Amino acid sequence: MPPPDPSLVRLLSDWLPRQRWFGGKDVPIDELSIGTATELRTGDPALHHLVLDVRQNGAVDHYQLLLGIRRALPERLRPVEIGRAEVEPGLTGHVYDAVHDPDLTAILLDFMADETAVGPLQFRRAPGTGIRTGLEGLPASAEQSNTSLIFDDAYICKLFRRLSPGVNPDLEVNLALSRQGCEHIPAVHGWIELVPGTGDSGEPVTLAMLSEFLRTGTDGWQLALTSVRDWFAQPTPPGPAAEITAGDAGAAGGDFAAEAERLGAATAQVHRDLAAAFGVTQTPPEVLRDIVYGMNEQLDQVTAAVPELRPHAHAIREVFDRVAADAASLPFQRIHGDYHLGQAMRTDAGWFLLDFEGEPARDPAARRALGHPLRDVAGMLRSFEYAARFLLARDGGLPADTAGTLERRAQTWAERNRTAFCEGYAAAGGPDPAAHAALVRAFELDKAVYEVRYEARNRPAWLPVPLRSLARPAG
Ligand SMILES: Nc1ncnc2c1ncn2[C@@H]1O[C@H](COP(=O)(O)OP(=O)(O)O)[C@@H](O)[C@H]1O
Ligand SMILES: O=P(O)(O)O[C@H]1O[C@H](CO)[C@@H](O[C@H]2O[C@H](CO)[C@@H](O)[C@H](O)[C@H]2O)[C@H](O)[C@H]1O
Repeated sequence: MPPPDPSLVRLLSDWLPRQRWFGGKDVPIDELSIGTATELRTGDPALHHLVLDVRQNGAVDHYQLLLGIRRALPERLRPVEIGRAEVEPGLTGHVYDAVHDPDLTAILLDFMADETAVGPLQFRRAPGTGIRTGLEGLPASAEQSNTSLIFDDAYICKLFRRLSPGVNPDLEVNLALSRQGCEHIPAVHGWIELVPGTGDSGEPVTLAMLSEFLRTGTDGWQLALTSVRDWFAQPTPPGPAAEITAGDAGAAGGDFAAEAERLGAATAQVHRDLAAAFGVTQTPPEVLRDIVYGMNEQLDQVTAAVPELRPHAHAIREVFDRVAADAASLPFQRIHGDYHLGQAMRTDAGWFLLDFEGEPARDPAARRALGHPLRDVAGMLRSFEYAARFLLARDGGLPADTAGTLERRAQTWAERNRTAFCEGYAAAGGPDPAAHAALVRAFELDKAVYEVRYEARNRPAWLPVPLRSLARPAG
């Protein structure tokens, strides 16, 4: 690619903060430059891969972009135009976000199938797999922190937008689990990496991962919400109790407990495979004390930022401190790290787990850090609370005449599914959550504090969901 036209850099500086996946929206961009530019296709349309170096608050983040260039832009690509720039001396063209152009995204599959290398970009095919080519790839409609291209319901290619050094944990974990023969992850077919130049230290940086598309899959959050809606819509039975109970739930339409139990079992099997792939370390008690120290630190930060948390802070700290006082040696291993119902898909072949990147806001070392598997269990338990309560908390709550009944129903639904998940997890060989109740409770509260900050920043209308759970810190 010729030296970047300054007008292109200006266009990108204006366009980038408007992208859903751009992580630094709340801070002004001090400087944007093009770190690497690789021409993947010449001609019209042309395809360039760019890594943008974005300086904000003294730190530089790297984002990747597929840039399409056309002399004339078809109507269908107008909405994704970035602008007009001089792409070659004397030649001005339309530049646009090429993930929306199937003529160009098809090239990614071709190159992975052939294991092509172009400049610093290396396209890889996973050992022992084939890749079908000639498929149309368009972005999934889901709002996500990355961009996923779906190729004719055969593959899904996740482009990691913000790049971190080395192999991305999602690829690292999926490849390792595949080698263990894990049945609960989609097959990996290929990936794209950026090989650092001679003189640059470090491993190749993962740019994208190509996986089997789970065409019969529905995400766990949607399934759970459907069940909650059915549960809320049950008629009140006659009789002295005048309320449905957990005992009636098996007969209720859309009961989720059997699915929750199977999800628990799948989670334990994935934990077992993660332990086999990456090993288990018996940590001394100080490690748990350090973790509790981190929980208290997060609690201080979130309490300072979100005043609604203040009335609950003392009781939460007591739960954390009890765990620190009883700290014991524990087995730590690689875990999912950001586990909730939206990270699991139910298919005809059972539950599949997705997105092993860890919490996106954390640094790469923290995302790879070993943890206790019950932290993932606690994440999913929080998710059952969320599914049960989110319909109640929406739109400022419910009319007083139905609020009490639905509150009780929400609680029954959450209890039933949390218990089923834990039973499925323990029966499939995971550490029994019931035998580690204090630790699970502390992990849950820590996650709920994190959620308070997440909701205050991103979805203030949802803030009552985690706050309600924190009103009962002992569980
Ligand atoms: N292999 C797959 N098959 C079908 N859909 C998938 C697959 N992987 C991801 N998805 C869909 O894409 C969504 C986002 O995927 P995820 O890996 O969590 O991306 P992100 O890290 O950007 O949040 C998932 O919630 C799911 O709906
Ligand atoms: O974007 P990620 O999936 O990595 O995770 C972030 O966003 C999640 C919401 O999309 C958020 O999860 C919280 O809301 C879920 C319902 O939307 C609920 O099932 C989870 O239990 C709850 O934590 C997650 O915390 C955040 O990191």
